[in-house]
Amino acid sequence: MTLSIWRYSHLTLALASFVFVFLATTTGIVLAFQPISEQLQSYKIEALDQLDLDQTVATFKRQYPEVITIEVDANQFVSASVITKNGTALNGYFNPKTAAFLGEKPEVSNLFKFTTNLHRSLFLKSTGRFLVGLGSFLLFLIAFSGSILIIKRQSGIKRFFAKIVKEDFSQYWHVVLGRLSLIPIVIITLTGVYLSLLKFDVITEDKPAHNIDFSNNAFAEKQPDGTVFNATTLAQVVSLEFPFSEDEEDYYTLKQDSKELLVHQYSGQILSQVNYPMTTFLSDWSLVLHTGKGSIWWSIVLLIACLNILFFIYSGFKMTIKRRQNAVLPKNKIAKDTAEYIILVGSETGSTYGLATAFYKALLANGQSVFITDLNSYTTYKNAKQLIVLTSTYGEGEAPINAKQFLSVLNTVPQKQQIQYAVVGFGSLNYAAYCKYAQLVDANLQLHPQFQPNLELCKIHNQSEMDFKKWALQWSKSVGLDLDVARIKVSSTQRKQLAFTVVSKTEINIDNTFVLTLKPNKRLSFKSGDLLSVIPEQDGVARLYSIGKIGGAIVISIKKHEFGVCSNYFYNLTIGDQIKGVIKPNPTFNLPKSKRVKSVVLIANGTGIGPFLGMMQDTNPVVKHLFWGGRTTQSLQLYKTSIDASLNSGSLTSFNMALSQENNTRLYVQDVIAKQQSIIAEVLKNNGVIMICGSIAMQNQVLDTLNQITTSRLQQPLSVFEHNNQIVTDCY
Ligand SMILES: Cc1cc2nc3c(=O)[nH]c(=O)nc-3n(C[C@H](O)[C@H](O)[C@H](O)COP(=O)(O)O)c2cc1C
Repeated sequence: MTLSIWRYSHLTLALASFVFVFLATTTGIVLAFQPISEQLQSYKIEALDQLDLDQTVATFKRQYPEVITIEVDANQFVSASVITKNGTALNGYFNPKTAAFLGEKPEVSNLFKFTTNLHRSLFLKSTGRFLVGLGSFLLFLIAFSGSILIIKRQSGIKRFFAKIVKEDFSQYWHVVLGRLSLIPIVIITLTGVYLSLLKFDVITEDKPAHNIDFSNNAFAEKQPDGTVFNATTLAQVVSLEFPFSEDEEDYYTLKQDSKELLVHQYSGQILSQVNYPMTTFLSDWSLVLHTGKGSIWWSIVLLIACLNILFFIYSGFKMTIKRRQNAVLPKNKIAKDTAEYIILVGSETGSTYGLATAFYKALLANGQSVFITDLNSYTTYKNAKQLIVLTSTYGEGEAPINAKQFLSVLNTVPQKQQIQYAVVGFGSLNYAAYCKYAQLVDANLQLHPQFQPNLELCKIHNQSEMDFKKWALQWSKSVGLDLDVARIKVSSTQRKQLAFTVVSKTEINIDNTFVLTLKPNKRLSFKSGDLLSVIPEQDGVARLYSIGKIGGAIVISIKKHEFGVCSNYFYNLTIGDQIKGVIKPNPTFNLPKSKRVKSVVLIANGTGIGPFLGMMQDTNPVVKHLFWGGRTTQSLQLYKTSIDASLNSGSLTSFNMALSQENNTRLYVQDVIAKQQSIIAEVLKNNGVIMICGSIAMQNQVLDTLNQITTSRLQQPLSVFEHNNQIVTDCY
């Protein structure tokens, strides 16, 4: 529950303050350029800390008959107001070493004036100032609730900066940039609030009054050395007001960061000193930190933080809209005690609701009595015959928010009749505890006397609609239904189907495998490792194939299964036939683009070599080592020409093969990898990447072998390289 309260608060605050935050941020972006543009002017005086105030005063007095003020601003520009020998007033920037006039203070541009007014008060005077202050406070609360969400998501404050799994662009960058700009945003918001409180006199700067006693004659004695001006450098000066007249009772007023001194104009003695209250110090710093005045670097940090806030607004709302689209389960048409089919859903952010709803509707369309609810609402179902649990996993293998109570009530709620069940886990292979909660639910149902499984637990990566449809097909057969799985659709943003022409198809080999080459009818940008999604008319279920790219054509290695709908569809194509499909980018399984990656190891078994057929011929200059496992020498024939050509041209550096049904020696790909430990260790040590494509069984064996190699050769478990994204897989 806690997570959703924080998420709800984060969202509510964002919605409530959207207009103010948006205006304050966009104007903040413009205003960040003001200190930058000021700093780029050439009035900056270096080494102010080496210039005595005493000397500066003397230099100015020599040059000008009357000096009114000298000021030093945050940009280290020295300005003064003087009367020249010919009686004209001169105001502007000066060189304190020579008292030479450098130039007039430039007018603040109208753009900055306008933007400052909008930023401070939205042109609504005090009301606007109040609203902006409130907006600033709300933004602070958004940053705070966002930090709590990150802590919860990362399972603890210690893991605040730990790696984030990238599942979704908006979500990933919202968290990554949120962490990086947290401190600047907290500073901007708190200083903004402070400045507003000052404006409304909630915080006051009560400076103590000076108290001078002129009856003390000692002041009149001249003491040119050892005075406060001697001991003060220009770097410590904010402003110096000169005495109004030569009258002995007129004095200098010297303002510094933390105090104000009245100094006798002849003796140089301190007549009075008042230290500023803490509030003055905080006000000065709030202004500097909020505006970036005087520091190009801080101004750039503020600028980046403002740009990030704009991105948070965009990505936050994008995530919300996506969640809202699937946020609710459909209203039940049939009472829980009447329904034969009960669907229980576990979901944290609503993604699973999409497929669950589609499944519910497909069952209704099939004429079945169905009841759908969340796992926490589990209760008795008098007429239930089938229970279907569809649940995601969160945290580190934990239950999603609406399923947290399910396991504790499962054994306390009595079901009168026997019920068959099936569990589908929704998760991500990027997490170590892949679909762990679904596993736990399945294990508990297995132990429950009232429930009998009718299918094994099915795990679904990344809400794959295709895998869910496959499961739905299997499940409907197991319960004797003829479900129209083509109805199970959630993706609202279906990519446009494109046409491809079959340009070649090899003979089928002894493993029932063949290679199909398709040419896109229109120019198309894609890479080896991307996926081709094809929907055969026969069952309307999309299949995904990992593809290689050779000279602009798509190469797919396909195993023909006796009853495989799609593999037979492909097998029955002839040259010149047109097919429709969608290319889905799969950036995590393309050849790495980073210049840091100098070498890759490509590991496949069987038809998993498909994407590598393109990669090994790719002109990308990385060193490529290919390991492939097949059954017999004849299995290799399909790919031999490509492999030999790549080895000859040098685009493939080495090739190692394992044959499992040749010469009575059962050699698998992990066995040849174990013999070539140095290649693996060398590649991983030098930031290289290992890419694995093929069966899940092969992947598991290979990962074990790789773990042994990294542990013995690099003294690190494989998980270290997995976290560095040096191990990428596309297995099925
Ligand atoms: C913070 C976080 C933690 C996650 N932890 C796991 C996990 O431990 N195991 C897993 O298989 N998936 C994990 N996932 C992936 C989700 O289960 C997956 O995205 C799922 O599709 C979400 O469905 P839902 O929106 O219906 O909850 C996690 C996702 C996030 C954002």
